[in-house]
Amino acid sequence: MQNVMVIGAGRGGQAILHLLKEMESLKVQIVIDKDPNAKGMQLAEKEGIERGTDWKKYLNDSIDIIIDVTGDPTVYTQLEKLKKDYTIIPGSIALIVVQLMKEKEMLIQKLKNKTVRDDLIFNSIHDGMIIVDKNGTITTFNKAAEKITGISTTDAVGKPVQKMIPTSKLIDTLKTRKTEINKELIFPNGKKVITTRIPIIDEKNQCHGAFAVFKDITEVVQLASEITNLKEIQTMLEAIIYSSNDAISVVDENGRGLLINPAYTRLTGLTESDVYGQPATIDISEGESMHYHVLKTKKPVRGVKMKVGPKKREVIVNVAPIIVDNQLKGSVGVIHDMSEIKSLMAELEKAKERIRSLEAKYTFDDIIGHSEEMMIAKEQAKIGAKTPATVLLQGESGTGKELFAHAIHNESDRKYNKFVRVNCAAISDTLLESELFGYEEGAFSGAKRGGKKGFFEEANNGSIFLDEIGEMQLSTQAKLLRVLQEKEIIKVGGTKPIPINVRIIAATNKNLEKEVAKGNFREDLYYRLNRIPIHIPPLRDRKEDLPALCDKIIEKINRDYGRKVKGITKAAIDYLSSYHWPGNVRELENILGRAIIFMEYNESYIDTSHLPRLNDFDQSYPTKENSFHQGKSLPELVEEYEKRVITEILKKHGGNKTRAAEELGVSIRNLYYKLEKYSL
Ligand SMILES: Nc1ncnc2c1ncn2[C@@H]1O[C@H](COP(=O)(O)OP(=O)(O)OP(=O)(O)O)[C@@H](O)[C@H]1O
Repeated sequence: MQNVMVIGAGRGGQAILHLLKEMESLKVQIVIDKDPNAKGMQLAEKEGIERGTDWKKYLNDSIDIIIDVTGDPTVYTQLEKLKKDYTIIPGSIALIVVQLMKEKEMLIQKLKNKTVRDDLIFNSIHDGMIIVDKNGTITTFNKAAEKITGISTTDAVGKPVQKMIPTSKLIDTLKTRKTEINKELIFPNGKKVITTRIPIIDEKNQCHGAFAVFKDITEVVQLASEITNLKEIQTMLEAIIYSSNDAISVVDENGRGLLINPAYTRLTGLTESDVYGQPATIDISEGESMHYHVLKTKKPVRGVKMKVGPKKREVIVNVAPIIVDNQLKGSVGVIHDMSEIKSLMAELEKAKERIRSLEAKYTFDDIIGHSEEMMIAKEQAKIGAKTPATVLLQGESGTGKELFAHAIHNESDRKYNKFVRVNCAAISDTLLESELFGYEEGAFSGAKRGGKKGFFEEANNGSIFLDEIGEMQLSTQAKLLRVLQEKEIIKVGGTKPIPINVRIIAATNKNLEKEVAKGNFREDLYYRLNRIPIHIPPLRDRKEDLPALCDKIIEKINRDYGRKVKGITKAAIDYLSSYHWPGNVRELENILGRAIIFMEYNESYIDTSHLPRLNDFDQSYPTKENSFHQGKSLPELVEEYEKRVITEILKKHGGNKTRAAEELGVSIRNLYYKLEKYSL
C-alpha cells in the first residue's frame, strides 16, 4: 500500500479524498491547505486524516505519492525538484487515473466489445486521454487529446497509436505491463505533457489494452520558468536597492510606503515599520511630497530641495513614476543627502585650492601677447627668473600676474622644487602669520599637535608667490621684511630661527607707491620687494593681442568642455576690440566661455550674435533689440544694473567682500543678501 499526501483541500482535494476512500492500494496520510477551514480539511477531519498548512514540514519517508491539486505554479516548481524521491501527480490527472482504475471492469468489457469510442463521458475531461486495445489500435481519443496533439479524433480512432503519435509509449506499456505515473512526454507538435500510462489487466492476468492520461504543461513550465526569472530579478533588484548608498523610497499608486533601503533609514532615522503602509508625507519635515506630486502628474521631477525625517536633514530628491503596461503602479524616489554633498564640495574646493597653490602649471609659452608692452614685460620676467631677486608683479586684476609667477618659477633653476601660492587677501590677518611661518605645538588654543609647517618652510628651495600682497597687514609686513633681510623664519610660538632659501614673487593690483604714501604699506618692505618690478599691461592697451588670446582661450575651453569650436569671426573680434575690458583677460575668458556654452553644437565659429551685450558699448551694437531697455521693466533694469555694479566692485577688490561693501556703502549683511539674490 502506498501513502499519499494531498496538497490542496478545495473542490479538487475533496474529490480526490472521496475517490481514494474506497481504494485499497492508496491511503491518504495527510491533507494540506493554507486555509485550515477549507472544506476538504473538514472532510479529512471526519475521516481521521492528519492535516497541515505547510506541506514542506510533512515530507518524510512514509509518504510515497504527492497529489497536487493547488494549480499553483510555485508549488508545481517546488514539487518538480522532489521528483526523484516521491511520485508527484498533478491533481486532475490523479482524478481520472483513480476513476479509470475503479472502472476497470467496465473498461475491460468495453474493450472486449470494442465500444469504448462511443463513450462520450471522456470528452468532458479537461485532460487528454487515449485508450488503445491490446494491439495498440486507438479506441478512444477524447476532445482534450485532440486539442493537445492537434490530431482529430476521427483521424486517430482505429489507427495504430505508433503511426499517429510516434513518440507515444503506450506500445511499451502493452509489452511491459507496467504502470508509469507522471512521466514527461513531448508530442510531435512540440506540446509538452505529463502523462500516466496504465495497462488494463484482468484477474486472469490477461492484458486488454492500455490507457494514457495526459496534461498539457507547456504553459505551466513556461510560467514556472517566468516565475523563477522574476524571482531572480526581484532578488537582484533588492540587492541593488539595499546596497545603494543613496536613500531610496518606493510608494504604491495611493502614495503608501512600500519599500525603503538601509541608506534611507540612515538618512531619515525612519525604519520600515515607520514607513510601510503609511502616507508618503510621513518622512517630510519641510516641503511638498514629491511622491504625491509625481503620482498626480505622472511626470518625473529632479533636484527638488526639501528637509526630511525628525532630524530635518537637507536633501535633494529625484522622483519618477512607476508605470507598468500604461498603468501607474507607484513612484520611486532617490534622496541625496545635501549635507554630505556640501561637505564634499567644500573638501573639493579646498583640495583644488591646495593643488593650485602647489603647482606651477604655466610657462612663458602660455603667455599670449605680441604687443610691445607685453613683450617688454615678458623679457623683464625672463631675465628676472634667472636671478634670485624678488620680483614684484603689478597690474590690474585678471591681467595674468599669476601666469607670470608660474612662468618665472618654471624658467628659474628652482623649477624642480615647490611653487607655493598664498593669496594674502583670502586668509584672515590673524591666520596669515601662522600660515606663512608655521607654528609650534601649543602656540595657541586649537593648534595642532606637533605644530605646523608654514608656507615658507614648504616652499624651501622653491618659490613662494605672495598674491595680493597689498592686502597684508602692517604687523605681518614687518615679519615678512625680517624674512627677506635675515633669510630665516621664526614660527609662531617659537624662538628658534629656521634658515630658509625661498625666491619671493609678489603681486598686487594696487599702486603700492600710493599705499606707502597713505601709510598702508611699509616703505622698507616696498623697496625690498621692488627689486625687479614688472608692469603687466591691461588688455585695453594691447587690443592687437585679442585674436591670439581668443584662439588660445577657445582651445582651452574646447579641451575643458569637449567642444569643437574652430575660432572666432572677424566681426566678433572687431566687436570685442571696441570694449575697454575692465576685467582684462579673465573677463575675456568668461565672455568666450559663455558664448561657447550657448552655441549650438553645429556652429563652429563664435560670432557677434553669440556675445553678450558688453556693458559700455554704444547703440551700434549689432543686436536685434537696439532699443535701450530691450522691453525690460524698470525694476528689471535696476536689478541688472545693481548686479553689474556689485560684480565690478567685487572684482576690483579681488573678491574682498568687506572692502566691496564699504565702497558700495552697504552693510556686509546686505551685500551677502544681494550676492545670494543674484547668484554671484
Ligand atoms: N597673456 C595671457 N595669455 C593667456 N592667458 C592669459 C594671459 N593673461 C591672463 N590669462 C588668463 O586669464 C586668467 C586670469 O589670469 P591671472 O589669474 O594670472 O590674473 P591675475 O592678474 O593674477 O588676476 P588677480 O589679480 O585677479 O589674481 C587666467 O585664466 C589666465 O590663464
